[in-house]
Amino acid sequence: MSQGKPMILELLASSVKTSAKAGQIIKDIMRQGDLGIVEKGSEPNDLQTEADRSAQRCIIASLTKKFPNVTIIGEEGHSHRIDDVVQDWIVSEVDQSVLALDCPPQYKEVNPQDVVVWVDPLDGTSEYTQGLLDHVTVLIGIAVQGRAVAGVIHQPYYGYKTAPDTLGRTIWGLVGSGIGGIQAQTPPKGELILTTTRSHNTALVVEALEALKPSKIVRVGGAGHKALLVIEGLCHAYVFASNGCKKWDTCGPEAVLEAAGGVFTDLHGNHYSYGKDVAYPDAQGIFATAKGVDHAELLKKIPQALKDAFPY
Ligand SMILES: Nc1ncnc2c1ncn2[C@@H]1O[C@H](COP(=O)(O)O)[C@@H](OP(=O)(O)O)[C@H]1O
Ligand SMILES: [Mg+2]
Ligand SMILES: [Mg+2]
Ligand SMILES: [Mg+2]
Repeated sequence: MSQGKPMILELLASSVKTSAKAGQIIKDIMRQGDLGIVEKGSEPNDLQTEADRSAQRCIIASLTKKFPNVTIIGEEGHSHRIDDVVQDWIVSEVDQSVLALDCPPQYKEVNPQDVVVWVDPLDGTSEYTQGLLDHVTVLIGIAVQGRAVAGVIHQPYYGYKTAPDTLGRTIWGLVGSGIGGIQAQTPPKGELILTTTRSHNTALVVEALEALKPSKIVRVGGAGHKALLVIEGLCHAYVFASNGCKKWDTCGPEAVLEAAGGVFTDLHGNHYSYGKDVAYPDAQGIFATAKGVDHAELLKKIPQALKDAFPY
């Protein structure tokens, strides 16, 4: 570890480099062509591929090796073995621009026991299997005392349609410090562009969107991808009236969006808790707004009866 740097900066700087390695693994597996798809549960479109499994092993092994006292929870199971992971997948590099940040005072002395890292090794698995590759992201969220405070959204296929050899892009955020990798933008005034799921639609999801009377709805895959659309000001809000997302889907996106000046809550306007003992589902839905959007005003347009359906 770098001498004297706050642990949260070390963890974020390692997560940035590790997410990019996970992105390379995801692309290698797609190139090799054998995705090894498994249906995870009874829900439709809940798939796991060799890319989800391998990317998770890379991330968990890399972070466990460097931060053995931090709790790490990944979407694809609980193995934290390092000894059987390909050496090349264990990332030791750190992002220097993150290490050079002026750490917000409240995170300078963080106890590792209070930190939980939430890992979604491949967000947008349905879209990955369908060839909608720019919907795919790698998500790493860092929570301190239950709050999402830092995160990484790596988009391995960003720009691949015009540049097939793209290395993608990596966006990181630290609440109180800002974001890197892109500039946060305010969405256009006089419109209301919403983003939501394309593969996990339900009647309640539609009802919540219609209540907001949007000028446009952008249906794309991945919680990370949708958060990026909001951070970049291409959409005003990410609205998902469903309990389908889990803590690994939202911890990273919440931290990055909030570091970018947006607000990321459930349908009641409350922040999720990301401590190690919480239930995994985001049972109160998602309501996330861009920088410059009045989150509380927009949330008032969702009927109370619909909000009362959550959690279900
Ligand atoms: N009903 C549901 N069941 C299982 N996973 C769901 C879900 N609704 C959303 N998700 C998960 O939440 C993430 C974003 O969903 P969506 O693309 O539909 O907006 C995806 O993560 P993963 O691809 O990492 O599993 C997706 O699988
Ligand atoms: Mg999944
Ligand atoms: Mg996900
Ligand atoms: Mg996933």
